Amino acid sequence: MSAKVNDDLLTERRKCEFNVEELTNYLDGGAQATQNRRKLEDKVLSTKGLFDEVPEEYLSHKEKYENAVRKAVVYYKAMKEAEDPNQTEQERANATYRSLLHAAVFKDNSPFSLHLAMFIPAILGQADEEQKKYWMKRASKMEIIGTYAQTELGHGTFIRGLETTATYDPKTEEFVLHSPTLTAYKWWPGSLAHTANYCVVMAHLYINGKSCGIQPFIVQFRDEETHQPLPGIKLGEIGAKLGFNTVNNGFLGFDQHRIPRNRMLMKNAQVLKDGTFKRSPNSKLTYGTMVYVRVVIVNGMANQLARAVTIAVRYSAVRRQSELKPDAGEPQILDYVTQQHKLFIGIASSHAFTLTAKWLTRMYQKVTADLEKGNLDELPELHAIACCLKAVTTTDTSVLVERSRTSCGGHGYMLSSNLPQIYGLVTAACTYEGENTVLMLQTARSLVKALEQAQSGKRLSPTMSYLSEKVSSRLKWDNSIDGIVKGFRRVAYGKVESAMRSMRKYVRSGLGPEDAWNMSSVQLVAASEYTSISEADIRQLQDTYEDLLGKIRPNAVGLVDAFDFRDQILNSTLGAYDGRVYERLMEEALKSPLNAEPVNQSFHKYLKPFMQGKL
Ligand SMILES: CCCCCCCCCCCCCCCCCCCCC/C=C/C(=O)SCCNC(=O)CCNC(=O)[C@H](O)C(C)(C)COP(=O)(O)OP(=O)(O)OC[C@H]1O[C@@H](n2cnc3c(N)ncnc32)[C@H](O)[C@@H]1OP(=O)(O)O
Ligand SMILES: Cc1cc2nc3c(=O)[nH]c(=O)nc-3n(C[C@H](O)[C@H](O)[C@H](O)COP(=O)(O)OP(=O)(O)OC[C@H]3O[C@@H](n4cnc5c(N)ncnc54)[C@H](O)[C@@H]3O)c2cc1C
Repeated sequence: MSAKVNDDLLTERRKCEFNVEELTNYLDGGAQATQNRRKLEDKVLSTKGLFDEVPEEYLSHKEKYENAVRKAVVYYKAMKEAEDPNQTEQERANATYRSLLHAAVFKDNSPFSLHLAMFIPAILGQADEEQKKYWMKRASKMEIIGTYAQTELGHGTFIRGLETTATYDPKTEEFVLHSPTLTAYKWWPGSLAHTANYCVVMAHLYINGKSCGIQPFIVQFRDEETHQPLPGIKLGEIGAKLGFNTVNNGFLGFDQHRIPRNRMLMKNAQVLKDGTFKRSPNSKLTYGTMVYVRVVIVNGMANQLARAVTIAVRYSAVRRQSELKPDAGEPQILDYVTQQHKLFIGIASSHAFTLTAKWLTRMYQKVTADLEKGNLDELPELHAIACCLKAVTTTDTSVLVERSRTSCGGHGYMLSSNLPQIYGLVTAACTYEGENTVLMLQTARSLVKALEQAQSGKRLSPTMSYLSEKVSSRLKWDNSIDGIVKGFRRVAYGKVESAMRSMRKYVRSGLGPEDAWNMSSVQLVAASEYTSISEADIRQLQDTYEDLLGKIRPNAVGLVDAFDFRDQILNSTLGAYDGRVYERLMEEALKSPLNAEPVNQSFHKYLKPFMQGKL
């Protein structure tokens, strides 16, 4: 018999003014997609051995990792077995696009995530046809487990500064990989420490003493039978982190490690047997895997934010606290407008990021198809947009997930709420795949170039077209959606123009272009990430906004129910569908090993002698 649903949640669900299932179907891409997703989740989550007897918070660092590997094997097999052979690739992608299935199994991410998220995409994007055929067969069947090893102890952002060398030896037709310094050690790659046995290494290629830039190499670093590190390879784990503690991030050093010539991934640039180097049509094609993951991250943020606001909104409907009016009893905290302000932006932002992710994915697919035909025209714009959207969605999601946590008071600080772990997952994305400030400056670089082109009368791409709108500075906007968008475009234009004016002022004062850029970089980041609007309109918009909060209030629980996260995926004492928050908090507390006995051994060993003055 299922547990009784909290009365307040029942009331909330009765109050909802729209059809929740319809919104779920819309988010999934149709009723069939919802059915497929639910069927997949039912199948996988009914697999034995997927869940923890002891909450992993109570395991040691080493036990957490070993337990995660155990679950990763079970999970991967269950996902493979659950695949519906009659489904198209697209239907399969839709079924997983919105599903956070892995989150039901891994609170702190999987030791296999880099294999799926970067090693396979790197092969698909960087290997030539023959290499792709061979390595995809092995990687997709999990005969090998890989990662993506680019960042080094001394360099993460500045790829051209990477120190790992790959020196071509034409006599043996091999590359010699070497880490000349400690700072050249690969440092951070997920799964690298003890899980993976192959990786795509980004290294500085030298032929006959000449630099040929950063190139991708597929490198085996552990024996496939014994899993022992190969000769010339130094390996280890980088230690405990804020989150991602079951991802097994590691370090790897090369000592004159030799690999055959065909291990350089040669889709874009090639090295012939005699050492002839055939340059890539664009050296930045080597950075293609990162562009792909930045696109994936935008959708990932939408889903993680939806998960956090689901937990916080349901909890806010159940939690009653304080007094809004004398003698009226304690209200649901969701009735406080400040609580609505904290949470409803998160609901809206998740939907906005989902729609943005769909748009960006379509743009990525189009540009990638063009690249296959040798058309690189739209690659710079894709790079600029992917940088901006990855940076903005990860920054906003981190802020909104943290706000969801703090809106739940002390219980939001409990690991059993799962909000701290979700924060740990999303805030990492502000750093990985390109640190956000650096990416915003990449976008700013494109905006400044576009404004210069607009000022010289050139046509701009659709996403940059606002820089060529001759809009009067006295633009009056109303509070219609169109008016607000016009306002934002006007201010965004002003931000770019102001940053550019600032740079020109520094150059006129005698600074070089690089110093002028650096001095203007705060404005440049602002031009890429946000816009603000003038005082007079704030008041009007504020009234509209507060009115909107009231309209959303009766539908808040319905809106988060529509994300359709089952309890195992929320993995939260505060966010379960039935709202039995207090019972669940107590159930989880009793799982603490400290509750196994009323008096802990430290009393007899330390406390008692201490309190009796004997220590
Ligand atoms: C599948 C299961 C997964 C489960 C995961 C669950 C986790 C839950 C988390 C929440 C959900 C998220 C879901 C996502 C899933 C993925 C998980 C991944 C886990 C983490 C993995 C992390 C991996 C990494 O971090 S890999 C390393 C990333 N590193 C970087 O990004 C480095 C950043 N630096 C750079 O990109 C470059 O150094 C740059 C661009 C800053 C400068 O490059 P440069 O060579 O020095 O160029 P420059 O001289 O400045 O000239 C710029 C010039 O070049 C053009 N350009 C630059 N880059 C590109 C590009 N990529 N493409 C095209 N063009 C490019 C630029 O436009 C300029 O052109 P011009 O102005 O014309 O000169
Ligand atoms: C959880 C996690 C997982 C990761 N997984 C992987 C992985 O699997 N594979 C991999 O290769 N890497 C991985 N990374 C590494 C990640 O890609 C790097 O941390 C990231 O690229 C930032 O580089 P960095 O750490 O060297 O920071 P730095 O580049 O040293 O940045 C430090 C500070 O300097 C500033 N800065 C740097 N350059 C500039 C500039 N040009 N202009 C203005 N400011 C600048 C930055 O804004 C930042 O504030 C992971 C990182 C994390 C946190």
